Amino acid sequence: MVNPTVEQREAIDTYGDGIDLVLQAGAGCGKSSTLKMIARSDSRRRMTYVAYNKAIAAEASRSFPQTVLCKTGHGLAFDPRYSERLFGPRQTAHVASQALGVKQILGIVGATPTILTDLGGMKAMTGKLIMRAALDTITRWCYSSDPEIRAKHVPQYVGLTKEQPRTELLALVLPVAHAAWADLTDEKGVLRLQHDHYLKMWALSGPKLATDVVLLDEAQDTNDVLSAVLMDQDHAQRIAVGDSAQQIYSWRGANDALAKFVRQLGAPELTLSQSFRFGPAIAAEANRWLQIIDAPLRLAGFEQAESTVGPVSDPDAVLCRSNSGAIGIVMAGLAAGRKVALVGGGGEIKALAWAAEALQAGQPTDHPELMGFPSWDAVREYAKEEDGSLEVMTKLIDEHGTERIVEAADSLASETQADLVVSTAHKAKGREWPAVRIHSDFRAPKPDPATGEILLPREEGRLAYVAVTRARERLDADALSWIGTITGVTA
Ligand SMILES: Nc1ncnc2c1ncn2[C@@H]1O[C@H](COP(=O)(O)OP(=O)(O)OP(=O)(O)O)[C@@H](O)[C@H]1O
Repeated sequence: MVNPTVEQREAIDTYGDGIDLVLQAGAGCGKSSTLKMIARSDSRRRMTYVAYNKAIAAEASRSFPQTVLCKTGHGLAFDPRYSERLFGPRQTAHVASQALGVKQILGIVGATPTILTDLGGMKAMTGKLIMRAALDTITRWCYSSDPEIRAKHVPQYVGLTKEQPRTELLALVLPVAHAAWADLTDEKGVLRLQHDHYLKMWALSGPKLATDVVLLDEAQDTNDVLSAVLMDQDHAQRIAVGDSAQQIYSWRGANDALAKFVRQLGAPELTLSQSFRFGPAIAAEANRWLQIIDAPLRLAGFEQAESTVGPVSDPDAVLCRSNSGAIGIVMAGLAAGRKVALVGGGGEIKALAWAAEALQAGQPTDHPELMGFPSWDAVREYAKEEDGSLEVMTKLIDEHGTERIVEAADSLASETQADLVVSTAHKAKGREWPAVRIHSDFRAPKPDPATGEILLPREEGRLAYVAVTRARERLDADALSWIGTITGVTA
């Protein structure tokens, strides 16, 4: 057992005061160790540690004292009576649409409804597409703390965002989403249950946890549905732990619960800034990003650890900004005869390739990134004009063909066997490797044509901070050398 630093001591003492608390812990700053020190300092009270994934909850169960129940939010909400419907056969959107009776719900007889898309071209809204959009709507609502499904929960699909297509989309999707939720909450329902569904049902029931202390980990990216339940435990001491500068999932509806604990519970904020993961050189690189995004935190590198920042030709991990960037590195690695692992597996790559294949064959796709496009040509055109990451993907698909991309996804190695791990920066959350290279798809923002300013969206800055702090010994951050050109940040 290590001796606590001054900051860790202060966190343990403040816990002892019995007040709600926020612990801002920089990358590699011994967050888990500190939580364990807190748990060991008090064997009388029951604690509930809420982890952001199952693997972390399982590891915490092994290493925390017995007084601590370690679960994910889903683990807290789970009830065995959901098992059969959760683990039953998978249901495609097409099958779900038929099981629920989408056409009957909407009173569609005969021709499939169409929507004139933002890009021109009619998009046929088949039962399958409406069902997919309704299920996506339910998922987004399930992430929120809102009591009812409303228009704002219907995703903004590229190609269907202008007023007219959006209104038409809502008229098709909202009634189906309401019917689908009624089905999901009915024990005799026909739709397959997802984990987010029972979490929402649990939250709507206003649960009270049988615990004296709640410890919420990785609180910077917590869905409102969970943070609202935890903040509601006013019989317990509530502690949120995380790093606001590592918030990278707001695009998926997550919010910074650390800020909420401060704002809504009046919790004082303490900081852990001594990193034990890397030495001063990597800490300095991290601090450049913390400065750009105006984070109050600065990291101190671990003096005993050697770390270098510079070119790395043999990285253990390459971290990419986009899925397409990751596919590119995977294809290049496989072509060079290397054993490549992709964090999160090849499922997403295959889904994108299949969606592209459908569009190329003139069929509709329910893939959320491509659903609003009437054709593959429309995707290409949009990618060229609007979206750099989609452009990399369309180029890869046009160059290699969908079949080779699916083949590549099927020939991925496991991380333990691989000699190269590829990950998006998002999926690298909470991970670390000895030598890390940042991929060149982290692009510099373009200068504003009117003012010449080069503004970085703050979440992009946070993502870069997450990426550079995954390295323990060697970091190649050459792809981010544009940091010096940034003149400001946007929200
Ligand atoms: N006070 C300390 N003195 C020396 N080493 C420490 C101290 N606190 C934590 N460490 C070490 O730092 C390393 C990282 O700690 P820990 O596993 O608790 O951090 P973490 O929670 O995984 O990191 P992060 O802050 O990125 O989430 C561990 O090897 C741990 O032993």
